[in-house]
Amino acid sequence: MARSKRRGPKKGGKDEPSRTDVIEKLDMDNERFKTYYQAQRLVPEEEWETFYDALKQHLPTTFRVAGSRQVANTLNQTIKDVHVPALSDVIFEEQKIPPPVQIPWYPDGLAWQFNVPKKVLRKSPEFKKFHSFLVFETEVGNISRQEAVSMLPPLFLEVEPHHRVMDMCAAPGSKTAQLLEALHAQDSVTATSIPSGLLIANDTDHKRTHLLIHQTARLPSPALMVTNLDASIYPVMKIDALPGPNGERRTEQLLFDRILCDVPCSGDGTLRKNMGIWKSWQPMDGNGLHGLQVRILQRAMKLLKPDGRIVYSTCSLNPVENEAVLAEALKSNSDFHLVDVSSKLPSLIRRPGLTSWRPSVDRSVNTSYATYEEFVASETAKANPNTKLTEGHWPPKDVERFDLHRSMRIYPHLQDTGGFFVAVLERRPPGEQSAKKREASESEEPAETKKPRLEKENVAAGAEPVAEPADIDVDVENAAGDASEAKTKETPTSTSAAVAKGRGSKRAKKDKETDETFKEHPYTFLSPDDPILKNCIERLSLTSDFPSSNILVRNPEGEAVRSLYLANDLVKSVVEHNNYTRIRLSAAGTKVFSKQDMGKATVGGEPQFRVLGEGLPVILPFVDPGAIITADLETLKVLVQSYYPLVSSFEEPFKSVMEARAIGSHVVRFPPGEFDGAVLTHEIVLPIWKSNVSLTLMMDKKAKSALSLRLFGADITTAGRDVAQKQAGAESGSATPGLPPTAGDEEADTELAVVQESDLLDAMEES
Ligand SMILES: C[S@@+](CC[C@H](N)C(=O)[O-])C[C@H]1O[C@@H](n2cnc3c(N)ncnc32)[C@H](O)[C@@H]1O
Repeated sequence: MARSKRRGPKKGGKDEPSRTDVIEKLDMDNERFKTYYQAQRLVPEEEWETFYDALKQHLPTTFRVAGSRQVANTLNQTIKDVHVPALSDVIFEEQKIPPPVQIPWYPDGLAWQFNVPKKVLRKSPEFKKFHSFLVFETEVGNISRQEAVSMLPPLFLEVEPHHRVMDMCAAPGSKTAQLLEALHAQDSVTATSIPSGLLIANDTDHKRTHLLIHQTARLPSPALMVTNLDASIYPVMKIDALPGPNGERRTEQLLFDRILCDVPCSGDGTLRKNMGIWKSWQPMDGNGLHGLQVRILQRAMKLLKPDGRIVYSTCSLNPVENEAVLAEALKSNSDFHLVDVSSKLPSLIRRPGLTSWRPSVDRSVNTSYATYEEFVASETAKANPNTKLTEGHWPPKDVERFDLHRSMRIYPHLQDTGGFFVAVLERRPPGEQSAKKREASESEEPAETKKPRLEKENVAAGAEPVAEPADIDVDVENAAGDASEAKTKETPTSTSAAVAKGRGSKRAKKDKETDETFKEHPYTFLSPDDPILKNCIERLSLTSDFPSSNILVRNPEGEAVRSLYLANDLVKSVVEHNNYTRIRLSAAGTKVFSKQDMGKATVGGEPQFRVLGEGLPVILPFVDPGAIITADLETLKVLVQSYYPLVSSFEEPFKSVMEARAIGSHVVRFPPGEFDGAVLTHEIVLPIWKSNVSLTLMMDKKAKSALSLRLFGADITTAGRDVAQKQAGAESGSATPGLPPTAGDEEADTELAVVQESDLLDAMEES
């Protein structure tokens, strides 16, 4: 993560010529950066200027067509067939503006880039329209605005739907979204699958964890959990194991098939975007983060299955945060190796990882030493020795052993991207492990010949603060055990024997189990006989294979008060066997039903729950096909256009079908078709709510606007018309009289989604 916030120049007035460019260019220089990286020989000498110059260029806007494969391919086709042709002949201020192009290495052409000034996005009608399309589709999760290089780590992780996946430093969640998509590779256009695997997205920053939850809500998944822990001491979690010989319930440690370590870093690979780094860059940031980065990677190694895979990545160019971290972690786990992935994504231009580097021991890059021993020798004589660097900051003597060249460096001048680092690590297959371990321990220096560390490594001034809970100690490390750790026979939620080992007191045991600083509510499973749950199942005609024992609620009483969530079996197992405060569980499963405010209308006095727009794809495979109403595109247009159209205002046969239906939640499918120039190319299925006399399309306002743009070429929703009216009023300088409300709109929600142009532009900025 780039720690420097975007400190770009202040924007000038509306049509002011960009004086800011002058300031930007002058600011884009840093002697320390040059001295340090030239010494590292990042690129051949003759390439330095090209590399350095590329860092000063505006970064193209890149985005990825997200969502399940089928949905993404359909939307991608629209970009290719509709938007690109419309943008192919744009002339702005006498200059030809190039249309978006596909990023060559991204699979299935689902990632795009374009490089046009904001002015063009604001003023060219063609780009303005494209921009609105992007913003609305981003809002509903169909498009992810993400830096091209940041899309790489999940591609190298190769996640499949049955995998148990951990994203150790996940917020704000752009890579988590990609991992989720891979887990959901079997989703169809209308229905979400329930993968047998699991994704735990974790971040130590509580606020950012909630940003992550918000982001992932766009890709509802019963296989997702979010935790808020320090990844370097991530605790052991327990899940159900196969029953014992006498049928007794047993648990085992949850180990992962895939782990992403997209660790906190100094972020100088993002210089093209985060221009504040030009001024602040100094090598001690990277030096200070090295220790945490190593600990996170080592922790991932402990949590990985024997045949699992880890991807380690940073947006930093600094070898101390990259190759040095890999070497240190590989040294301590000799059954791991770096994987040669040179044949994957052949169109991606990359450079091999470095095998030599020279850390700087001061912020001005005045002093560096070729070896740690030289550094120690020079420091021990001093009254105040520098204690900030460890042996691991330097290349190991037997550097060849680690195949560091197999890691990948992505530089800005190679393919007009940001700078990035990615490495793929795997455990050696079990048969190979013992031989390699022997080999490694033979080549390791005997303990007594090792030079002592000067002192416990510190985090350098200015580096990311590392919160270490009081209980970080070897117990946690032991608790992870080996990947081959035996199954333990335990009762649900009992303390892990390994964690408690050596602590002795009940108090210590309790401390390990409960984190009283964690204030969020627990998740509790509802009984399949819960009357509210049964009511939801009956009213929506859910089939008997609906996983009714996997429905969670989130409140201290464990009652169906407001929302019901669906989890898959693995998520259920984790929730059941682990204390939710110890694992700081911030989210589990996906919300599928929500209580509907009925106003004055009631149905037998019972609270009514409705299926949510985002929950419907998860529920749909279980809805009895006979209960699904079919309607055409004309009906959909009426539902999109107004908030509460009267049932009587629809055409037959839909009108009679709806009149015969009970008040409550219903599911409507719209097969492909055409109406009034609009074309629906693939089936969509949406939830509606029937009140006494009117219907409501139960979709978020922004999702409705995105659907409207996609189908009807304009935002015809009440909110969209309102915005258009306001804009027209602003342009003519007078208040424009409002359009007459569509039937039923008198009751419309007053809190309209007013999307201003500036919002559109800002919403495109990556979080
Ligand atoms: C590079 S960013 C992650 C970006 C994210 N993977 C994405 O693609 O959106 C690094 C993240 O690590 C988190 N972090 C920092 N220290 C951590 C720790 N000890 N454990 C877990 N997360 C940590 C930060 O809060 C930050 O969100």
